[in-house]
Amino acid sequence: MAFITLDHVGVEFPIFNAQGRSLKNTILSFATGGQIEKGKGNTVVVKSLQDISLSLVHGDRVGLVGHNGAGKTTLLRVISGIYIPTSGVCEVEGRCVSLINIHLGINHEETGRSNIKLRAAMMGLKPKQIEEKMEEIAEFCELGDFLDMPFRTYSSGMQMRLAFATSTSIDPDILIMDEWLSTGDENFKVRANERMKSLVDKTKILVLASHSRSMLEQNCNKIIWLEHGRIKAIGEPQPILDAYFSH
Ligand SMILES: Nc1ncnc2c1ncn2[C@@H]1O[C@H](COP(=O)(O)OP(=O)(O)OP(=O)(O)O)[C@@H](O)[C@H]1O
Repeated sequence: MAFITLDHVGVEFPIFNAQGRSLKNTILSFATGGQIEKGKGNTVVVKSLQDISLSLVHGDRVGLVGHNGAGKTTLLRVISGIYIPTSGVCEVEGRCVSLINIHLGINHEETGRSNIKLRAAMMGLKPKQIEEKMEEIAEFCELGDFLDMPFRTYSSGMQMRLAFATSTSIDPDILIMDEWLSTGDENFKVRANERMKSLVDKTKILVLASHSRSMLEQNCNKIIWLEHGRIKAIGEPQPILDAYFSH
């Protein structure tokens, strides 16, 4: 079973060295960002998410849209368990895998092979499961003997191949993404796209933040439009995408 339920969730960040200057920015940068308010004493509070209530179930493919700073990444982080809401309740059932930072767990001094194990362990795989997946991941990376060299000797494209192949080797119930991952040279990009598609097909709930209309149309059956940390609209993709991309 997989579900995500948020009940009046809010996320606030107290800022201790911003003070009055940030308050002026509230008026200046109206189109972007969360809400900035005066906190206790000399602090300023950034309200990244306010009063978010939603319920996602098996089969939901959700696209998050909103201007820069609207709260998309913060919401993905709350669902992934990286941020605890400062108010309200977030309940998530099912194995949740986040592709927000595919380099998490990577150690630059270790070999590629050790890093596959480290990254897979970070994603919650047990040693036996990692062993079972090792050859498939190694094959997908096409790094050959470099797999036994330290990660720091890799080019950035090679580093990406290893992190991508490992991060997409799992079968999650819930998949969290900040933009569609497609990476590497042309040949790898085609294979990466195919791998992403089959991963998305297998997952029970997808939550994808994206600024790309075509990406959202291709992958989502529900859209959440965030504005200044609040839900402005939630529902069928076409009317919401039309409204968002034309306003
Ligand atoms: N660690 C933090 N400390 C203080 N404020 C933060 C922090 N993280 C996010 N914010 C604020 O929360 C608000 C929402 O940020 P978030 O990164 O969730 O936006 P976003 O919709 O993902 O934007 P983008 O499209 O630019 O990636 C912004 O106003 C941002 O300044």
